[in-house]
Amino acid sequence: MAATVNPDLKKERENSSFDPNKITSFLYGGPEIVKKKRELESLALNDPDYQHEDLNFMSQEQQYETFLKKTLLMVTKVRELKIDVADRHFYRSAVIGTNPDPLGLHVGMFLPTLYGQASQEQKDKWLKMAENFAIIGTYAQTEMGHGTFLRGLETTATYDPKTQEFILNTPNLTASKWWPGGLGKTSNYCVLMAQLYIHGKSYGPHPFMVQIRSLQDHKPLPGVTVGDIGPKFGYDSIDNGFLALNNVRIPRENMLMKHSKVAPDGTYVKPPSSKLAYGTMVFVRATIVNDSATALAIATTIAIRYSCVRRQSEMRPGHPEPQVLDYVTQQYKLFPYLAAAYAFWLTGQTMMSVYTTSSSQISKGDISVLPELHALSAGLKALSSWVANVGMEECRMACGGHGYSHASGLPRLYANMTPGATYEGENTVMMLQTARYLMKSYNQSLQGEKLAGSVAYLSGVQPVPAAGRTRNMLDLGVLCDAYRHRAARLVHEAAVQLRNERQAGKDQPDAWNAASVDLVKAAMAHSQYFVVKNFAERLTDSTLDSSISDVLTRLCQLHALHGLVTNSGDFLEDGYLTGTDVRQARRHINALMAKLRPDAVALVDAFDFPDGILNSVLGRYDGNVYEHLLEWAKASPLNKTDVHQSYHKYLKPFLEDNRAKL
Ligand SMILES: CCCCCCC/C=C/C(=O)SCCNC(=O)CCNC(=O)[C@H](O)C(C)(C)COP(=O)(O)OP(=O)(O)OC[C@H]1O[C@@H](n2cnc3c(N)ncnc32)[C@H](O)[C@@H]1OP(=O)(O)O
Ligand SMILES: Cc1cc2nc3c(=O)[nH]c(=O)nc-3n(C[C@H](O)[C@H](O)[C@H](O)COP(=O)(O)OP(=O)(O)OC[C@H]3O[C@@H](n4cnc5c(N)ncnc54)[C@H](O)[C@@H]3O)c2cc1C
Repeated sequence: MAATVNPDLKKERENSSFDPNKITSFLYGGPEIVKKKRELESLALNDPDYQHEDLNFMSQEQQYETFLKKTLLMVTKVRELKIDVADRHFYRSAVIGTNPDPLGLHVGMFLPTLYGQASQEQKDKWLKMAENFAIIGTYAQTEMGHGTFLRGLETTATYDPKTQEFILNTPNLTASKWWPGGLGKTSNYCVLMAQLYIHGKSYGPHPFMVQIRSLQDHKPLPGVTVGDIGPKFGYDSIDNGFLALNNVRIPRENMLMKHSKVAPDGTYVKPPSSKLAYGTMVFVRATIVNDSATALAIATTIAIRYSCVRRQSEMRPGHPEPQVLDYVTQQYKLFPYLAAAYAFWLTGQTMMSVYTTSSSQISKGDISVLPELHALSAGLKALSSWVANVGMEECRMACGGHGYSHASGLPRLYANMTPGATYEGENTVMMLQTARYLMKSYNQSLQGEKLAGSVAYLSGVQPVPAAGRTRNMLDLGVLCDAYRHRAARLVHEAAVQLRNERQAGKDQPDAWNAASVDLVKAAMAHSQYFVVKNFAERLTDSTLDSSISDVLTRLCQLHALHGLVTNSGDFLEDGYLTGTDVRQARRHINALMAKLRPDAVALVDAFDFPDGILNSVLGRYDGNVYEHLLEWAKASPLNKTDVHQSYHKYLKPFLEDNRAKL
């Protein structure tokens, strides 16, 4: 095995224009945090207790078992090592990589739901147990028949004032809970979303704390049917489950009552907004923007490093084969996603800070920020996870044949990250939620109201194109203006279409459906404007080292220009940009890619993923791809013996029979 770094990668690192550590610091929030991150990662990655066979060589059952063992051990070690709550994610991602784990929903949704939906009394009762993993819970909302349409959930929680209990039922097959992570085999509790009924009246979906398995022998409690939903496209290290309930009784106190309440006599106390019950989803949507950035950062790290090691074809007859990253078409496949990884990384940080500020306002009783928070998180979740999906697959294909092997790490990355486009709100549905808010805001602006927050720009909607003039298409101000104009125009166009459909005689739901392609387009444009503007604003940070602000500016320009060229019709349609502008933009993209080429490896190194998290033979830091490809293949179960036992069972008699017939 080669101990040195591949010479091509070594040269790339020597030739870069900046020190990647400076960008790492910028991305993670300072050198101290990076130091902590590296310490924790190294602790986890070098811990022999976490080592196991490659997941790609395991069955679904083995993957679940391995991950259960590993995550339980992790919980114990985090406690022993006294790792700060704020730093735990560094340790955790080194232990599990990008694989989901059976406690993921406990930490990611069950606990946040208790924090956000339980009254103080309920927190006192359950939080200590949940935080210390004395009980394990999940978030059980989606049903076999309904995921998107929450108001259509069929699970019922019927209040019985005589016993002061709720009676829980999944009244038919399609009402069975289906998908919740960790529900199948791991959890003994769940937060159950069910339709609240009191005295025969429905009050809509509410969260309930429900014990589903015995704390003694882990068997399902009476009236509970629970199990795993079987192998999936990915996510095999976690037990997504089903759950059916038949007249299961829980005490009145088990309805999570921070926002709405049911008194012993059945009196219902309304929450300030019924949507407060959806709070955990909004939180997770905000985190999906970060996940999408991570997915793209990992995928581009693998593909860009490999593209420097991989040499193929002859650019000039008789000359050495070039690194495939020198093909401009290869750069055009990868660099826009590298830029997108940076763009979403920074957007994710902003989204989390908007989330934190808004939640603190909400907890003080100011729910006016809820619609903006919902619309922004829904749109950014959808945009980022869609781009990540396409980007991960582009990176895989850019690795040629080896990209198709699990050795590349890309198929597993894709399978584990692609559901971000579906869970926590299917992306089209989320974009339509953003569009709803845009339509409302736009109409308010037409009535002279001043808008605030991410939609403030709609107040100045100018359907009339700006006068034609020559623009510097590299100027970030010009680019932000163009994105703003496009978003405002598409919001206006969608509103006009909606109005026209109404005027043509359609009722509101039909008009909405008829205009929905344009509505999604408007929401997409709004979200893209937010991302571009946010990237540009982060570059105005006066503390940014000039050696890195140059290269980050190029990435920002590339991100904005690539989106502009890809969607050029939107910018050209009303004459806001001219053909000359778009031609100029295309030329700038080529020039930017040439400038970014020497820094490409340093830019992915700056994401600072250790090999243990990348989990990719192609993306290794040392670039020693080929020897490790062979080593990896040799570890495959099929290679445990030179002659596989199936030879004796099937192949031998088959061949012998055929030979005998000659
Ligand atoms: C790190 C953790 C681990 C990660 C792994 C994650 C594993 C995955 C877990 C899950 O997937 S959990 C299940 C997630 N499920 C969903 O996300 C369901 C998606 N559906 C919905 O959110 C809603 O039903 C909907 C589609 C948004 C609502 O549609 P509808 O319009 O029918 O809703 P109403 O309920 O009537 O809404 C009326 C009104 O309220 C607004 N609104 C809706 N949701 C919210 C919200 N969360 N916050 C604030 N406001 C909300 C909606 O836009 C309407 O507004 P108006 O237009 O009337 O003003
Ligand atoms: C890996 C994974 C993990 C999950 N984990 C959990 C979990 O822990 N807990 C949990 O409760 N759930 C979980 N889910 C479920 C998930 O939240 C839902 O699958 C998701 O919300 C989408 O809902 P759906 O399946 O009903 O899709 P559907 O709504 O059936 O979507 C099907 C199609 O219909 C379209 N569509 C639906 N409604 C509309 C509309 N109004 N307008 C236009 N188009 C529409 C969609 O765009 C989509 O193209 C998980 C799912 C996956 C894949």
